[in-house]
Amino acid sequence: MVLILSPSMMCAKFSYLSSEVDSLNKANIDIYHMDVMDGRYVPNFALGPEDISTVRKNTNKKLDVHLMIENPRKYVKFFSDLGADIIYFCPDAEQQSARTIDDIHAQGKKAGIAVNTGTSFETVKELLPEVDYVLVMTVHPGFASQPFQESVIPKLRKFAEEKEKYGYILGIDGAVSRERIKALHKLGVDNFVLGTSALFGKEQSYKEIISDIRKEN
Ligand SMILES: O=C(CO)[C@H](O)[C@H](O)COP(=O)(O)O
Repeated sequence: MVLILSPSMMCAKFSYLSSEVDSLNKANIDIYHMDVMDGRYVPNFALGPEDISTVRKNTNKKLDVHLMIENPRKYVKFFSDLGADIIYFCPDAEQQSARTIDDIHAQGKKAGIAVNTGTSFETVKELLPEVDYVLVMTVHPGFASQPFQESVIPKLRKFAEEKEKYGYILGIDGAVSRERIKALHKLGVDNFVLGTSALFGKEQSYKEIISDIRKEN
């Protein structure tokens, strides 16, 4: 089964962003995960256009933007022009979710939905035939280093069961440790967003960690 490893760049060292990207390129990661927070939809601010451009300039790998912002549809072209390959938005932040997916596809990009801890499988089910990626939040969105929300596991199982039927790539984001990757990859999760729990701020190098995770799975 496919294993996609996506570093959460809000956890990288910002004074050295280009060299962080260089190390992560060499560590053979798959997708750069860029959290965009507006201080309204979530109570925090994170990654802006300059950060996204810096990462884009320093890699040919895929880059996603995870829009934790109000009215995401308004900004599809903006983030598309910055070089995002995949655009995730939160359906509960947008009244026009189906149109937002169409807009993302019209830009030639892959569309993803981020399913927050308080959003049920049933609420977003109708969007599943249209999306390329589903990202289930395993922490409340907004901050790194929070506790894993075990209560999302039954919902995650439902997304895993429907994955083949609709053809989306299933990911999780938040408190993703190496132990959880092992358990949840077996459950059907393809894409793991790696923040402080598995990748950043560790003694081992990025290259060693990524290589170990691939061996362990
Ligand atoms: O989306 C996020 C927060 O909303 C971060 O990507 C994620 O939490 C980072 O990982 P960790 O929890 O392991 O620090």
